[in-house]
Amino acid sequence: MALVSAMALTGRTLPVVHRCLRASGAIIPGSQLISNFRCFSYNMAVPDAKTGLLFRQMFDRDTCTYTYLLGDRETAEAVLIDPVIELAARDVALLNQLNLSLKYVVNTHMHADHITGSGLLKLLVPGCQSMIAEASNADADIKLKAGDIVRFGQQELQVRSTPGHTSGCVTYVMHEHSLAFTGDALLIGGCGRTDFQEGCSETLYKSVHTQIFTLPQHYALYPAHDYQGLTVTSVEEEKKHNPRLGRSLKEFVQIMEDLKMPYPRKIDASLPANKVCGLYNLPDDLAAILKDAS
Ligand SMILES: N[C@@H](CCC(=O)N[C@@H](CSS)C(=O)NCC(=O)O)C(=O)O
Repeated sequence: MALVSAMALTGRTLPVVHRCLRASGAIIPGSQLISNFRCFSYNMAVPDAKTGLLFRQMFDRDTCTYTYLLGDRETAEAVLIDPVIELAARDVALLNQLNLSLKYVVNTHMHADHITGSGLLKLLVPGCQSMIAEASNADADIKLKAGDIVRFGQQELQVRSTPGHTSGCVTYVMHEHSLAFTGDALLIGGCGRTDFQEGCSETLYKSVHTQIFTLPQHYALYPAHDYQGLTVTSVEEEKKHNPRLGRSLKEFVQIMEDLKMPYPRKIDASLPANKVCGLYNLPDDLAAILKDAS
C-alpha cells in the first residue's frame, strides 16, 4: 500500500491523477489510500542514502513492466525510466511525495507490450522532456546516441547501444552506483525476444556480450520486465547462469528460434502509439485522461 499525500499534488494535476488511478484499477477513497491492485514500489537495498541517489523500482502487474524512478538527493532532479501510461498518475504521486522534480522521461526502447507514459507525463509535469534512442525511429524531445550522458543533478546515465530485441534498444549505466538498466536486451535469466520489430538474435547476443557482460561482475542489472517475480540480477549471475546468453552464439540463435511465443496482447495499440510518445489512438479511458491533462 502507498499513502499518497494529496497536499503534495498540485491543484492542476490532482483531478487528472485521480482519473488515471481509477483507470489503472487503483481505489481512491477520500483518505487517498491507493490499493496495491496493479502496482507497488519499495526501497531497494542499494544504493543507499550516502550515494546521493534516490532509487525506486515500480511494477506494472498487467504487463510485468518495471519503471524506475531515480532522483538526485542534492538537487531533487529526477528521471523516470520506462513509465507505463496507465500508471503515470502513480509516478507523479511518488515524485510529489518525494519532493522530486521530473527532468527527463527516459525510454530503453520502443515497447511492443504497453504504451509508454512519456507523453502523458509531459502533460502532467510541464517542462520535463522525453528521451529515446535515435535508432528507435520514435518521437521524443531528445534522441540519444551511444556514448551520450543523461545528467540529472549530480547523477549520470551512460547510454550504451544494445540492439537485437529492437534496433533502438539501449542500456543505461550508472557507473557511480555500479548498476545498469538493461531494458529488454537482458532479462533476469533471459532476454528480449527477437521475432518482431527489427529483432535479430545474432545482434542481441553481440550487444549483451560486448556492452553488458563487459561491465564489472558486481554491477547490478535491472531489466524492463520480469515474469517470475524477480527484481534484480548482476553481471556475474547472468554470465554464469543465463540459460540463453550463457551459451554459444549458435545455440543462442537456435534457442531464440524455438521460443515461438505468442505476440504481446497489446502490440497493435502499443507500436503506433509508442512512435509518438504514447499519444495516439488511445482507448476511451486513456483518451479521457489525456483530454483532462491538456
Ligand atoms: N505475455 C506478454 C508479452 C511477453 C513478451 O513477449 N515479453 C517480451 C518483452 S515485452 S515485448 C519478451 O521479449 N519476452 C521474452 C521472454 O523470454 O519472456 C504480453 O502479452 O504482454
